[in-house]
Amino acid sequence: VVGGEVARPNSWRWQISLQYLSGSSYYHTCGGTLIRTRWVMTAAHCVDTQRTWRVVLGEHDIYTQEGTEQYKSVSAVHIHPQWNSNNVAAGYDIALLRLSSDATLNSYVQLAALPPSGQILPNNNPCYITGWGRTQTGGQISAKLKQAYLPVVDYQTCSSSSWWGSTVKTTMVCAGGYNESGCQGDSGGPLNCQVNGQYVVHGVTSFVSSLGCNTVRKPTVFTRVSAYISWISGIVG
Ligand SMILES: C[C@H](NC(=O)[C@H](CCCC[NH3+])NC(=O)C(F)(F)F)C(=O)Nc1ccc(C(F)(F)F)cc1
Repeated sequence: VVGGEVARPNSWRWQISLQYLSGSSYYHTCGGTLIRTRWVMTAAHCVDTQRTWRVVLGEHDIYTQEGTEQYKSVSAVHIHPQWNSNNVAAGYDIALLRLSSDATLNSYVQLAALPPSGQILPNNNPCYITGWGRTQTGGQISAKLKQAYLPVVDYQTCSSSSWWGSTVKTTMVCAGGYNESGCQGDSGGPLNCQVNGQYVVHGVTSFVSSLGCNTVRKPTVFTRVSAYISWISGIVG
């Protein structure tokens, strides 16, 4: 996350860290959202390589044990059947991870609320991106979970020629601040939007400009969760 601030610990209790095994250590690679006690939603581009994954729940500082963490291995990876790793602009950048055992819900770990199928948020709807991704273009990932205020940029604006043009589809959500954005390592994490006073996860962090994370008129682009509710329900029940 470029801009914004370090989140109050465990204030985004459905946020997870997706980590892969390399040698004898696990490394953060993407974010994700706990949607059932046994299911995590993330981006397809995070898991389209064969790796040994683990999901960390109740995480704040990825480099220290704070006693609130739950570590889960992943028993199955369900990537959207229409995902094409050579074409993030086509969309379908969504995947579901089945955990090897149920998460324990507590004051550090909770389930996210998902939107009703088809719901489209208005321009400027308040949202926050959260993640451990780079804090500057080309910079380091963040040790502590960060958040940044990223209001919705509606499709009409986001798909206009000086913005993302036809790269952005109606199955995506754009959200951007002036200097705030997602960045590498935030992929797969939630876009947390306020709807009737409740936080609802409306986006899965998908892409930013290859010119830089907080490029002007290239807001962060998210998979629109409300476009995939039937696919999600078909898998998680
Ligand atoms: C460096 C930048 N990385 C990204 O945007 C990666 C996803 C990359 C998926 C494709 N391998 N996502 C992120 O960094 C995220 F944290 F913001 F989600 C990037 O490649 N952006 C990008 C690539 C292609 C296209 C386009 F669709 F236009 F071809 C748009 C943006």
